[in-house]
Amino acid sequence: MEKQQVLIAGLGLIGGSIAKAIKKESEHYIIGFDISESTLHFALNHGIIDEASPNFDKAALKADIIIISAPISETIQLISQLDSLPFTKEVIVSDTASVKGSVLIAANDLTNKSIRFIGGHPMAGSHKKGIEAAKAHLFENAIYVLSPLDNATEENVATLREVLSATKSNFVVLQSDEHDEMTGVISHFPHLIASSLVHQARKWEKKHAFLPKLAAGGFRDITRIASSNPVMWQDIFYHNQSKMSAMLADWIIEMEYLKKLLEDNEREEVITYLNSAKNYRDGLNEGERGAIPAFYDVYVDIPDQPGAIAEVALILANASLSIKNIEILEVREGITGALRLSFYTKEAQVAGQKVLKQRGFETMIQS
Ligand SMILES: NC(=O)c1ccc[n+]([C@@H]2O[C@H](COP(=O)([O-])OP(=O)(O)OC[C@H]3O[C@@H](n4cnc5c(N)ncnc54)[C@H](O)[C@@H]3O)[C@@H](O)[C@H]2O)c1
Ligand SMILES: O=C(O)C(=O)C[C@]1(C(=O)O)C=C[C@@H](O)C=C1
Repeated sequence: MEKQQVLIAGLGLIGGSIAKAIKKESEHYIIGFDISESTLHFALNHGIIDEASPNFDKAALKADIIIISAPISETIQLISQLDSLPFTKEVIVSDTASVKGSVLIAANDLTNKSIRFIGGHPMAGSHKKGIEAAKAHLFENAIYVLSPLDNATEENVATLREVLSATKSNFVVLQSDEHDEMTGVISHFPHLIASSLVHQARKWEKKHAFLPKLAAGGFRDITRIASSNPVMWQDIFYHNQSKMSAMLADWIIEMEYLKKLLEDNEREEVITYLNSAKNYRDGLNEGERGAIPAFYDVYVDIPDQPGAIAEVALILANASLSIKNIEILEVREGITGALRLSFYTKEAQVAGQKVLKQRGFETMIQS
């Protein structure tokens, strides 16, 4: 394929990761735009982009492909801004927003005949934000949803896929409404519940000051995503408001049902309820999760390369550090994205992080 000029507008976690992947895997020329000057400098200085443009319109006019990866409301604004630009050739425009309905409505309103719009959403991410958290391997094996408008031809979709193939994700085409309903159920709504569980724990901490110390594997697993970017998530809830509201109503009915089962001591019914949830969850192919609660954890980011886990294990073994449990997190089917290593002692945890850092691994200990 011919070398494409790709503009990435919004170089945070997602835009930065896409830029890194394209840069690593292809010869395409990447122009970066971001309202944050420091982000633009970082991207240029770290070779994540080939050119930093302080002007969205000028950069857009040079591009063959524009990928907008800003927060959803800003994405909509940037899409509308494209309408008045005097393009001299066809331009493929895509985005990465977590909600597709309002983005595609904005794109559908465009009258500029040069624009071919293909909505996009890579179904992977993290609780971090900003360019410094961007990774070339973030989307490996993840689902990447594409939602082309009628003005985009099959050839346009193929061109975009070719450029995005650097992310090594698996493309699926979905209508915006089905996308927003499915991501509502599987991504947006769980986030709301995770945050509400944290609030519940905080309320009860007033009565039992020791309560947070008891937060072991279960609470930590189910609330990890509550540490994500609140501004981004508010934007997601706002743009998927009607679906979220319907899901909340449904959930309240479900909770009333559970409350009644417990109050009526329906022990068999509760087993049936838990069993059917277990069977469904076990069938999600997420790899077996360790049963041991993890108290002294180190999170390690690793690329999807054969031997990556073995390398981590070997580094620790050479430093005479025993691992109590090793768990693959943020898993897309078949990918090793992040590991949670559990150690027996605080000393081992600190030593483990140090030795892995020395060997170039990005690590984190959650406080
Ligand atoms: N974080 C995730 O897990 C995830 C996953 C998939 C998709 N998304 C979607 O991708 C988009 C970006 O999310 P992110 O996690 O990268 O956020 P982020 O906060 O890490 O990055 C957003 C970037 O956009 C820039 N920006 C803000 N307004 C802008 C504007 N008007 N013009 C140009 N740049 C602007 C910011 O300076 C920042 O660098 C969002 O729409 C989000 O819904 C997020
Ligand atoms: O891994 C995480 O932290 C995420 O929340 C990623 C996640 C998700 O729910 O799976 C969040 C929002 C995006 O739109 C896509 C992916």
